[in-house]
Amino acid sequence: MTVVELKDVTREHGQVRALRGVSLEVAAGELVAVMGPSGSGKSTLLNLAGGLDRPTSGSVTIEGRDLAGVKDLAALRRGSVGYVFQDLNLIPSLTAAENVMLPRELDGVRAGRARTEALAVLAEVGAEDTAGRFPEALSGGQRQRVAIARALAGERRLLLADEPTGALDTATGDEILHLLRTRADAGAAVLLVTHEPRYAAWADRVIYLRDGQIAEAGAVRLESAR
Ligand SMILES: Nc1ncnc2c1ncn2[C@@H]1O[C@H](COP(=O)(O)OP(=O)(O)OP(=O)(O)O)[C@@H](O)[C@H]1O
Repeated sequence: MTVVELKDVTREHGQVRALRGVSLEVAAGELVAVMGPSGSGKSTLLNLAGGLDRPTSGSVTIEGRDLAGVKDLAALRRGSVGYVFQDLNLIPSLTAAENVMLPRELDGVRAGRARTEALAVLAEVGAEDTAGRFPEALSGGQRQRVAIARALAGERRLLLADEPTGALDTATGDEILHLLRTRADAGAAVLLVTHEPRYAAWADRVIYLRDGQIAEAGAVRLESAR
């Protein structure tokens, strides 16, 4: 089942064509890695796939709904899409657990249930001891885990991760990839932007962007890398 589909998508910023005629489908259970040089359009692709941005032309469909016809993109995103951003975006005045709870509460989930979910997902990512602490008191790796937990809370059927391993050491980066892989195996569609072939090796497919176009796409599954 296709979770997200981009059809002939172009995104222009003034004279800059960040994406040109990109078509891509990601199915439930699939982890797709997006690679390519700096400025090739990877973040633009991710933002469009998650409804954070709208295409200049072409269409984006999430779970069968063409985003062009969706008025409340924020509600659709909160319901279906989990993001892990490069800059994490944790709210400094909220504890780790509260950061994880926030999108769920915005979605109408009661605080008690949102907290229970948050604690469960923090445990899943190995960050249960961060629950009551504020972001500034956490290490980079812990913050990354909290951001991942926030993206995983609830039933996100589409996960978008932009360099989620950031500057993490290899062991922590591997754990993060393992979490994303596990979610894909459990039925989520996952799009992962990475510069690291090591992490792309966890994907079912890799697409390479160059100058806003898909230059090459291929299956991986380098079992030996796992
Ligand atoms: N809001 C914007 N206004 C103008 N140009 C933009 C904007 N966002 C992206 N661009 C341009 O679009 C192109 C693609 O940018 P994008 O951030 O998608 O690349 P990227 O592959 O994610 O790069 P990196 O690996 O450095 O994060 C670049 O030339 C960038 O300068």
